[in-house]
Amino acid sequence: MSVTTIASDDAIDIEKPFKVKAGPGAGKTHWLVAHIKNVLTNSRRLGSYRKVACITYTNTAADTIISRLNEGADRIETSTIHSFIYNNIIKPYMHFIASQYDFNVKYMDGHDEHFISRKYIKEWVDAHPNLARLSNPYTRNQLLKLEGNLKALGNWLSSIDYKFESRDLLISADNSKAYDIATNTRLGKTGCLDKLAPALLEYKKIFWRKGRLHHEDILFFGHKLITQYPFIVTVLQAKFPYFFIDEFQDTNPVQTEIIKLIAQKETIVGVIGDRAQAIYSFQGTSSADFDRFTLVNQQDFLIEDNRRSTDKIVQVLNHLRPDLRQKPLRNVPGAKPVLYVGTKEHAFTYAQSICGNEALISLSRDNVMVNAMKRLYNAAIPSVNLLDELFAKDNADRVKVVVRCIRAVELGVEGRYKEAIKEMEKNNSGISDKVLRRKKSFHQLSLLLSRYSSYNNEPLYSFYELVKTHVNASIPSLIRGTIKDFYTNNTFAQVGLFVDTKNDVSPCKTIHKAKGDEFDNVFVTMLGSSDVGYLMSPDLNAEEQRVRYVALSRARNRLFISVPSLTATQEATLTTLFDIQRPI
Ligand SMILES: Nc1ncnc2c1ncn2[C@@H]1O[C@H](COP(=O)(O)OP(=O)(O)OP(=O)(O)O)[C@@H](O)[C@H]1O
Repeated sequence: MSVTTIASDDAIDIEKPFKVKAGPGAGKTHWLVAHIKNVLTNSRRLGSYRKVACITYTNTAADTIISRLNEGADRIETSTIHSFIYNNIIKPYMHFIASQYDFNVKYMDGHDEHFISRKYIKEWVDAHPNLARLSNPYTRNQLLKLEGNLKALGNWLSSIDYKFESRDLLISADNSKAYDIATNTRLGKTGCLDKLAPALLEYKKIFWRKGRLHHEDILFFGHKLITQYPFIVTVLQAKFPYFFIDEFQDTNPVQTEIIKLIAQKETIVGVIGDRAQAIYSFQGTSSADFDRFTLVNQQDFLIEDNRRSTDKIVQVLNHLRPDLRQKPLRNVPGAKPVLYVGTKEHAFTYAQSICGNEALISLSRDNVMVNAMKRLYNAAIPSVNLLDELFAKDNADRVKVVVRCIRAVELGVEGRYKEAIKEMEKNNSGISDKVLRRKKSFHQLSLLLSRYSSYNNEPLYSFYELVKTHVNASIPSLIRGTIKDFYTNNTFAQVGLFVDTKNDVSPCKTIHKAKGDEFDNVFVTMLGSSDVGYLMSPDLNAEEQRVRYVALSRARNRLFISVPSLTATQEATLTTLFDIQRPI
């Protein structure tokens, strides 16, 4: 198959399906926006009502594309795949299959994350077809009354997902998640999980009877609808003569199946991505899927440029990636990236001293490291993740309501009112009238925000009292014990530091959250000796290496990597690419 090399300004034939491969900072998003403008100007197939669909990985990416389009934004539908399927497949057609799945269409209103509810777990276990087969140490009472078992069961149920097998979607839960960290309880496979697994769909139906959809249900129902009712695909093809997908390397097999159906006729499908930046294999994505994806008459393109990083940073990226030699188009030599050998604390102080007043963004592999890094920026931040501790210790029904209120307040304080009200609405999901629910949520949020100064630096208990009085009187009372101590010993502000709304603006992010973004100065902690191994013997077939590659490729001007140690041989090899520093 021939691949044509293009620049991020080059136009292509708008009436042929395409796949654009390009490395980090190549200008893929820039190219896509230009291509959409080209379609809007030159297409003869759009007419007055038809639109261009553009699928992005996050809502922020969708907003970026809209803002860069200037004109014609009303002619394109830019959204995540979940929102696209919800708006174009589920909302209009869910009633076709609703009774098959006990789904109450009347109460359907968007999609949400999966929150554990003890009430629903009990309801499910009590109606379970294998209830009579449950035996010691996993009898009904042992499962529902022993705290560790119940939490482990809840964790298992919140891992429910759908897997593609023999062209059908099957429901399953991840057995490794049937664990409660606080009590070190793990549920047995044969004695418990294998008996419960056959009725996972029944658990989902408890939510579906209330019209509630979780994010993962969107792909499930989307797929069911278009395979049972092929005319839906015809309608989509008629509505969207062009269908483009950015960051296609992280598209999971269900989405690919849906996209292939749409591409069968009429609609021109185009995908853009980079196999070396596929970092979501836990969602069923495989980096090889991007290479394998082909459509009839597909044109293949490659962009070799890197418009983001300095020459010295691109040199490191090229070393990590023998399959693609990027050309640094900025033509800024820049300083050699720093490889700091020592503790992350020393490395960070060094990086800050070089960056002076410029922002330095820290990218970490996991949330534990994000929190450790937050403490380097601000020593007042508690050393343990208080939100995790609260979830582990507290009653599930209470913590759910309190944390939603904390998150809604934090969003409100950041001025993100729409998201704040949406968060608050989750606490009022029992109100089926949407207008009433929104109104009530708005009033509750306004009240909590108006009293912010009265609880922000006070024990979380003050906030809990407000929530119990004004949001939900039925949450269990806090009387005594370790959980009461938690609420009195930690302030609202301390716990609020750990809610994930702050990820967007915080200088400490996980690498996964930073995907698609770019920053002038980047600090990456690599703690294990295997991390240095990644630099020495790159192999981007390994997902962990790809994750590090994504991190390093976010940097525009300066890059700092902290490693605990380096052997003389490693140093001799890496010194050509890096400025190796140690504590003086
Ligand atoms: N044709 C262009 N002219 C000027 N600047 C450009 C051009 N194309 C891209 N850029 C700039 O280069 C940088 C990288 O572009 P972009 O974010 O689109 O890359 P990407 O390929 O999507 O990167 P990644 O895969 O790493 O997320 C951005 O700062 C963008 O504004």
